[in-house]
Amino acid sequence: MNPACVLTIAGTDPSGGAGIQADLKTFQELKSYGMSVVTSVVAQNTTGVKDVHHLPDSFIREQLFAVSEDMPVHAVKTGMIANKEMMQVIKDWVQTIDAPYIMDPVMIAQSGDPLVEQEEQIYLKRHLVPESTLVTPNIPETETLLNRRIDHEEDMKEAAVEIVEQLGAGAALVKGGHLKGKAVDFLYDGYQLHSFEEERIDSANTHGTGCTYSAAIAAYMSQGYPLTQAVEKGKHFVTAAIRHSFDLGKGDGPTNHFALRREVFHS
Ligand SMILES: Nc1ncnc2c1ncn2[C@@H]1O[C@H](COP(=O)(O)OP(=O)(O)O)[C@@H](O)[C@H]1O
Ligand SMILES: Cc1ncc(COP(=O)(O)OP(=O)(O)O)c(N)n1
Repeated sequence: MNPACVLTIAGTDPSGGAGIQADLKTFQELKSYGMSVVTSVVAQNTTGVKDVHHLPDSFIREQLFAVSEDMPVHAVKTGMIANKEMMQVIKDWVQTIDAPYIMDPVMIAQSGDPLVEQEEQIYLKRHLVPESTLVTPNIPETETLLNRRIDHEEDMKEAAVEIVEQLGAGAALVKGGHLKGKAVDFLYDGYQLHSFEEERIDSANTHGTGCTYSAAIAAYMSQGYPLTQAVEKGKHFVTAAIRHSFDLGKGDGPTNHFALRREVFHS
């Protein structure tokens, strides 16, 4: 039997913790067939971003159609999309496919380095967010999307509703990793608010958590899981990946994509 096929459209992380590398590891681990379109080649590691090389938008278009004219796409996720030209190409392509679109609105790396300039962030909000089945902002990204501060859980809930009702996303998952206390995320699916809560793990090794989480949701959706269940299972996957994260590199280390396997084997 053929596997479920899932595509990531994102930038690279040669140190393997975030970006396309994290997405593909997640897809593989969750047993979906992973495919990738590179938007930007990023010289980065656990300490930060050194340099970036953006691919021309015409070449991103070529990669997208090379995949979709030949392969099934059962779900797609996007990560780093650095400029308007790329965003337009991706928007046009997304409109040609019939599959859930999970958008991680990547703006800033954990190191604080910007991955998408401010003017382009506004374009993303106006043109790509309305195409998404689900958008997965962290707290700073939610603040940028809504142009106001998000300080506590009530703000997160309101924000999730607003991202759907005012910005036009199909659903919004506002992630609470950047707040204090429990690690709580809120999903608004257009009808209901759902919360997903886990203990906060005392670890600085959280490089690539957002990429891994959205990739896991995309993998589960490619296999036909409904949105809420895909988020619940994705949260379980990312929490295990943080709990068993690796103390690698001189900065904030990467998460462990084998973790769920390990928890299953050791339980
Ligand atoms: N220290 C932590 N312990 C447990 N879960 C965490 C921790 N940090 C982040 N998370 C969870 O990891 C996921 C990614 O969150 P977040 O850090 O907000 O996004 P991003 O990686 O995009 O900045 C969320 O489910 C969040 O609740
Ligand atoms: C190429 C690339 N894409 C995205 C990120 C940001 O990753 P994210 O999962 O949000 O994790 P943090 O780096 O914020 O922990 C990246 N660094 N590089």
